[in-house]
Amino acid sequence: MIRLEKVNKYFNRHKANQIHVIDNTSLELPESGIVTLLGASGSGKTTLLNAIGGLDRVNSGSIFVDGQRITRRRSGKIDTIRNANIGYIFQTFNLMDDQTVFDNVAVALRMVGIRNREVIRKRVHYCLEAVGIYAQRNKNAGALSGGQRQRVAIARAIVKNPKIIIADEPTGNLDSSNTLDIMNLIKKLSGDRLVLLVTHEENIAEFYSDRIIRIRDGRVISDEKNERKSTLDYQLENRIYLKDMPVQDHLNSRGLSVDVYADRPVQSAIKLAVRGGNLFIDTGGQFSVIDETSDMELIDDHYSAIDQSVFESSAFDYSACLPENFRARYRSVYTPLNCIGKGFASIRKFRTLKKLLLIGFVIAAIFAFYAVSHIVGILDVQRGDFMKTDEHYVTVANPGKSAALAKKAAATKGAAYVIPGASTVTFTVPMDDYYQTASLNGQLQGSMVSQEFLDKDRLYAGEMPEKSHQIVVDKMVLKSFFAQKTGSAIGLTKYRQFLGRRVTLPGLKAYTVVGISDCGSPSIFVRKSQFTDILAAASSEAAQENYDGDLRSGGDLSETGTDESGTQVRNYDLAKGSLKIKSGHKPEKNYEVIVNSSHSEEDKMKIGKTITPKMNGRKLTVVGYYTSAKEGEDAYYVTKNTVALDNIHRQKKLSVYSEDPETLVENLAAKGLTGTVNFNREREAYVKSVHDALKTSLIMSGVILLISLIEIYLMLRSSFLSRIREVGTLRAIGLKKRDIYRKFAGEIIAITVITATAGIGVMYYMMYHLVSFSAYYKSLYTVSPVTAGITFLLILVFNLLAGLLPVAMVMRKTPAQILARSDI
Ligand SMILES: Nc1ncnc2c1ncn2[C@@H]1O[C@H](COP(=O)(O)OP(=O)(O)OP(=O)(O)O)[C@@H](O)[C@H]1O
Repeated sequence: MIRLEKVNKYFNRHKANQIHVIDNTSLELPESGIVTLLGASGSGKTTLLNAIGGLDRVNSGSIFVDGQRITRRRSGKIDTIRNANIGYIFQTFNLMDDQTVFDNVAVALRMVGIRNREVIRKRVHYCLEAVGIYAQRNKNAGALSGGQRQRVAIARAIVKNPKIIIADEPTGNLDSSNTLDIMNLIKKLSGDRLVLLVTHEENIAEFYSDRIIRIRDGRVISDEKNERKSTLDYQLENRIYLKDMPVQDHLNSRGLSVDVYADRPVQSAIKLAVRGGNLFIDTGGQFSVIDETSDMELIDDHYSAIDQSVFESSAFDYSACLPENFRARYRSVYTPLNCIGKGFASIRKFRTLKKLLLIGFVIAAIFAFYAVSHIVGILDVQRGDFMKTDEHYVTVANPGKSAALAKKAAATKGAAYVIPGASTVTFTVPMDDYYQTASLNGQLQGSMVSQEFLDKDRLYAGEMPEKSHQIVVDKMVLKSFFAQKTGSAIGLTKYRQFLGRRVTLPGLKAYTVVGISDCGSPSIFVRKSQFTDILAAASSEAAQENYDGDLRSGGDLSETGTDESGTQVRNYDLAKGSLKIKSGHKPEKNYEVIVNSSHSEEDKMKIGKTITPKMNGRKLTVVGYYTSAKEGEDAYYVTKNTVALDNIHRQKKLSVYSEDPETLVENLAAKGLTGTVNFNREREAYVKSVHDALKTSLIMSGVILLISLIEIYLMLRSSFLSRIREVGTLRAIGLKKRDIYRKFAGEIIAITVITATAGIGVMYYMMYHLVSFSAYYKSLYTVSPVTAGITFLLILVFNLLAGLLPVAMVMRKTPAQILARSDI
């Protein structure tokens, strides 16, 4: 059954304190019977048992169990062999103290592949009854006495009906009564299997063993068949043999009969009182009562040595509950799925203090979510963060403010049209809905795009424009408007509320928002014929915030279409309904101007004279006088083309619209013009501008994240230190490494689910309100299910790594090494 060939094992090999603990040992052990190892303390008995039981490795030699070699094999294989063949009874029990007696025993059955609950129940109960611990089956193992715990350990070893039972001082921690009970049971078991026993009690060994192997300093010094003694002289401490007592006396007084037995003369004064049939005894403070619950027994006889009938009468018959054709084979107790459920169950069993420690994990999750949402917030550049203009625009430099260059750009293949400047305009949103808010204005800033490029499919609400003063505004523009919060004064906070709303520019008829688009650009769709007037009006507006960023230099506002006295130069078409030509003629060619007839007497304003302001860098020539229906009207009127030329003259850059901006840039280059795609440039400029802030934020968030993760690691590690013994126990009773990983992974997942969900949930709630409070925070933090998910996964992965790392470190050792370490 078991064979050892020249086995050697050393502790502290090649060191000064080297111990040759198994010294060239060869043995052959039979299929059944009790083989006992006897030897002084430290002679190497336990080490030899551990080697045979596959709990420890040897330095050389081979060990075979049931014909299979268990030396020099990987631990999984050794586990399989020992699970199928060996039941181990440890001197220190190695029970799972926080589990019930039943579960401690049942696990051995589950490990050998028995899943049927009824079969498990029946077999476990039978074994618990056999070892006399059935009544305690629902108690936690930790709550039992030493003798009871040893019985549980024996039940666990025998329940899977192993061919070999290894018992290391199974009675070492028991009183003499328990010792006999257990030994009788072991003797009974050895009838059809091998029991390899270690004991230091010679008389027990000689009474029960079939063979005795004596060991000294790791070497077998004798190995003999045991001629079993027919009797065992074994005084039981809990039995008093009355007839062997030296002092025996009998008192009889007034109907009260008292028998006295003592091992020495008695010096006690005892008072007896009887009242109403009740007996009261005063022993002067010291007495023990014997009743049905006490261990002590008074036997009205002489002591006689125990004979072999004691174990022959033992009723244990395991075959009664064995399934037919059962073959023990290792099966995982923890599957990838059930380990999580078991993990939750074990958290529920945590003590209150340990549960409180979980708050640490919640706090770590709170910080981790903060850090992740910040990192994602900065790294995730949204279009809305940087886009100032419609993504179809290409910017072409026009440092000479040349109309010819604008024409050349417009004529390039792929160019749809050209706008002087950056294409951004700012409309005023009057908020005169209420008397109280009549003086309030909002600002609607966007990139002006010709309506012909508005795709009907991109219309989010409202309708396509049909008249010249109808416009469509993109959601992105409205979002920026909402972020300014001015609209909230009149409850203007939703996209659709803009439908039908008027927006204005100085000197122009109001525009009506008829549609809202969703095209991912901050665009305002305007009829192309309106461009010239809008650009002129927008630039004449003193408060106009020009497009910022690197285009700021392109906006040259020094020469607006006004002269020193502030007189405006305007497009004649805009006012012709209210003007009458008094003399001369209306402006027809470039740079022709008409002025109010009140100036007709002034010398410098005679027809044919040139006047300032300059348009497109040229003085204007007076060609006529007008009278106006409007009082105080004093603007200069020129042709629309003159205004358009002046628009070009005021900007050092042009915006060229193209459905394919990248190709347009190439086409422009072919013509010697340098264009940059707005989208790319704006994105780069934004990324550059936030780069420095980003670096510090990233470092800070990284540190916060690291601190939370280190906190998690330390908590997991310290909680694991107290569980090394548990790992040793599980390994020793045969649980494979992968099952132990699963067990701990299940707990870690359960802890993560509970604590990370709570922590992330709390922080999500707080930050969600923070970012909806201000657009600034919104650009810094991304609070979304995605960031929550990323944080959860991050914590989960980290928890698993940090939690399983110490498990892996410990499991590199053999079960015996782990237990030895935790014993210390
Ligand atoms: N992990 C270990 N590292 C170093 N030395 C060890 C280790 N385990 C045991 N020893 C030493 O090896 C020797 C044999 O120990 P072992 O426990 O096998 O003896 P034993 O005969 O079972 O003793 P006991 O009857 O006291 O249990 C002892 O000197 C012990 O101190």
